[in-house]
Amino acid sequence: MSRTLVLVRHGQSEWNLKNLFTGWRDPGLTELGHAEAKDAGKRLKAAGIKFDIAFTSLLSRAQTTCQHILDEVGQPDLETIRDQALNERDYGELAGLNKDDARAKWGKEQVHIWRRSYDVPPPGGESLRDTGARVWPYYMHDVQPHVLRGETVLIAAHGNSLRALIMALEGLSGEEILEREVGTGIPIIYKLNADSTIASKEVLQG
Ligand SMILES: O=C(O)[C@H](O)COP(=O)(O)O
Repeated sequence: MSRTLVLVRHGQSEWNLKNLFTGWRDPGLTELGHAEAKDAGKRLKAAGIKFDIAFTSLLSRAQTTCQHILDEVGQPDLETIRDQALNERDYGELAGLNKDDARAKWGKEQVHIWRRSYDVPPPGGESLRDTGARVWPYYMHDVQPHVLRGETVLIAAHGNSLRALIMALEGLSGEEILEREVGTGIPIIYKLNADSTIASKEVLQG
């Protein structure tokens, strides 16, 4: 029984490069981002992974990353479900702003709280808790049944939607998840037990 869940954060986006808050805005990948996504696929191929189904968000940086991975593992036409529930955390009024400009306007500490606290949302946006409140039910209802059926499942998504998912999967506290950064294009492979607890976790670093 495979019961394998692979999480990959999209490769570097144009706005990651420009140091802009992104959230639900939809910039594409940079050249490096495309390369990171392809690399993730190559590493998964080298690890012998074949997927049964893929899930991604409605945002193009995650969708392109997903497609690069599927191309690299030789499954370009695999069934892929796209859902808004996997979108990045909504950054509200911060979306499109330069992170340094935001620090100059609101202060370093306030911006850090908006970026890395668990339950303080940025103006008009979502906290990590809010993001988890849509990611986790979606995972439980739409994704986990595939994994528990013994399938190998890919989720290509975003830094904060994946952090929210990892928090719930690993049973981390709000404080513990704040320490976790999810690297772009670095696959995290979980094997689950039949009772949905984690049997193993492997991070495919470059
Ligand atoms: O939405 C964004 O700007 C990034 O994907 C994540 O931003 P963060 O590092 O500020 O959480």
